[in-house]
Amino acid sequence: MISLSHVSKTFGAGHHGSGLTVVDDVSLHIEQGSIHGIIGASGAGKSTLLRMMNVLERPDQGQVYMGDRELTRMKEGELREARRRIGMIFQHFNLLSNRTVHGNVAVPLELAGVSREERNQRVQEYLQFVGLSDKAAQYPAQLSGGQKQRVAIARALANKPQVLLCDEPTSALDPKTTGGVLELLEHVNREMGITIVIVTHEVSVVERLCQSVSFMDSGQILRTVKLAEGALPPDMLAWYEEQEAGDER
Ligand SMILES: Nc1ncnc2c1ncn2[C@@H]1O[C@H](COP(=O)(O)OP(=O)(O)OP(=O)(O)O)[C@@H](O)[C@H]1O
Repeated sequence: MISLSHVSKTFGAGHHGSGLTVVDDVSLHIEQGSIHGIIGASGAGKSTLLRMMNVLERPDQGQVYMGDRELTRMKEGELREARRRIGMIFQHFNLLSNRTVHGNVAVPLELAGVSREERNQRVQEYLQFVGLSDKAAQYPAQLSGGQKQRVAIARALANKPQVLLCDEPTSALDPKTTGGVLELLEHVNREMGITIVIVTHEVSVVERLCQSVSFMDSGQILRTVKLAEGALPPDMLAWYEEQEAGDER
């Protein structure tokens, strides 16, 4: 569904030095219909890699494909169109505080030029899907963290994407709320057939949700594994726990 071919990204390169290489020659293929995790310590380059998948971050080198279409070759207009097929959610939800729940979910539909009538119908449909039909007239400040993330999910689904990119979607939530949001993401995958890529630093999120996972360190993917029984391979789990301990030191 999404393929990265030898992508790299360096920040701050220029006259003054060689810069910081945050993603270093990564190739990765995400299978259609799967839920794929990317796990690694803070600063490993996970978010940057995720943002390359919809070319929100343009790689300095390498190619990004969605199916057989190369996103990195597209002009702005074509890319904008292609990005409608790729939804995204974030750790801090990124809702518009001055718009109601309904208004937030409607934003991508307005940008896509969808008629008011169809917009209203789709907003209602997706709010129902995420279980927030009764909150349509409320503002984000009136919602809990879990509810805000549900609104963000409804907004990301409104344009009927084929892929949903999730950047630490549960890191700002307590464990109980996290469970509900992960369950919702599972429904998105199962019922709508949407491919999900999820960046996280939480082993439990990967084990609960993902069919495959890539371990990332210093801009590179160390290994990508399938999770037959949900559990991470013991050697990679031990490696990751060591990384995390390093983060806390
Ligand atoms: N736009 C940017 N300009 C300069 N440096 C950046 C930019 N975006 C990210 N970085 C740097 O790149 C490195 C990797 O960042 P990234 O957010 O991709 O890592 P991460 O694995 O997602 O980490 P975290 O879990 O802490 O978010 C960090 O050192 C960060 O400061």
